[in-house]
Amino acid sequence: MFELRLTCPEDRVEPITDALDALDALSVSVEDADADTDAERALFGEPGMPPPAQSWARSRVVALFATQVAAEEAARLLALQDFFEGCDVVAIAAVPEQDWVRLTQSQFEPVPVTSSFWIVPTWHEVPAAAETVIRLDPGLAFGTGTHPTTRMCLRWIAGHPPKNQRVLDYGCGSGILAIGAALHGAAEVDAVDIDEAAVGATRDNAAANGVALNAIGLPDAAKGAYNTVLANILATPLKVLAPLLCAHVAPGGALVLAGVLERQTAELQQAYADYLALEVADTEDGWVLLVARRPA
Ligand SMILES: C[S@@+](CC[C@H](N)C(=O)[O-])C[C@H]1O[C@@H](n2cnc3c(N)ncnc32)[C@H](O)[C@@H]1O
Repeated sequence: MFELRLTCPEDRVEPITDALDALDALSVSVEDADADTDAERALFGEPGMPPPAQSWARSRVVALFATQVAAEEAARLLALQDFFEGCDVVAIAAVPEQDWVRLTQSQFEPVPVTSSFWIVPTWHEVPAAAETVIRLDPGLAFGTGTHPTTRMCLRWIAGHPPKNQRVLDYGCGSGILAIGAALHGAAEVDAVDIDEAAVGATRDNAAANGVALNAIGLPDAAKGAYNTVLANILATPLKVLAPLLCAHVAPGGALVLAGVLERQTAELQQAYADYLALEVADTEDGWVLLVARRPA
């Protein structure tokens, strides 16, 4: 692989990247040419600030080509264009071979939920302290245990093992909560999501963990009353789903909600007030876990 590196002013970034795409670059990325200097400029749109620009005053464009000839030809053709004015070719260089799989894997370590309940990537050895283990790889669907909302739900499951219960994981993502509930003794676990990719990932992850889930599917696969209903989504959909989720909670059962920021607690409590009284059961990194129990 060969990299063609260019610098160009902000107003040239779009025609340059379009042209590189048209010249069959395998990938094109844009970086701040002034990164790590006093001239570095953040592009994130902060609340109350103007929307972020698409590129930097001085942008570095890096295009990847399969061969040196292709990279050189692209540089030559670009240099002939009017819109190349103000741009410079910095280098054409071979990209060192990397073991990308190993590099990616090295970023994901086992995650402890409690001292004995761990989420462990399949390529990683199980830590000695781990008695209950979910084997899970980062994949297409959300939920690999690296997010505080997932960890809080799993911590709740570990602290309130759903032994012999019927459990619903609503918005299952990777299926991590459903698998966690099954590993903690649930008798029957249903996992549903609006995203087909999540449904597929849940099916695969349950099988990989040797866990038999009951129904795995789109939201209408959730049927009847459950002793525990888990939903780690986000505040806005959770508000809309209030009547539906509460209707699935059996007498004496628990509703466990995550994906809610601390400052959204009151609005969620208000949205659920007609059905169930939500209380803050846990907090982590500005997120809250809200739990309500239906009277028996
Ligand atoms: C934040 S992820 C949580 C995944 C996993 N349960 C966890 O705790 O890590 C939210 C999931 O909810 C799903 N979702 C969002 N809105 C939904 C809805 N209205 N009904 C069902 N699932 C929904 C998304 O597709 C996504 O997979």
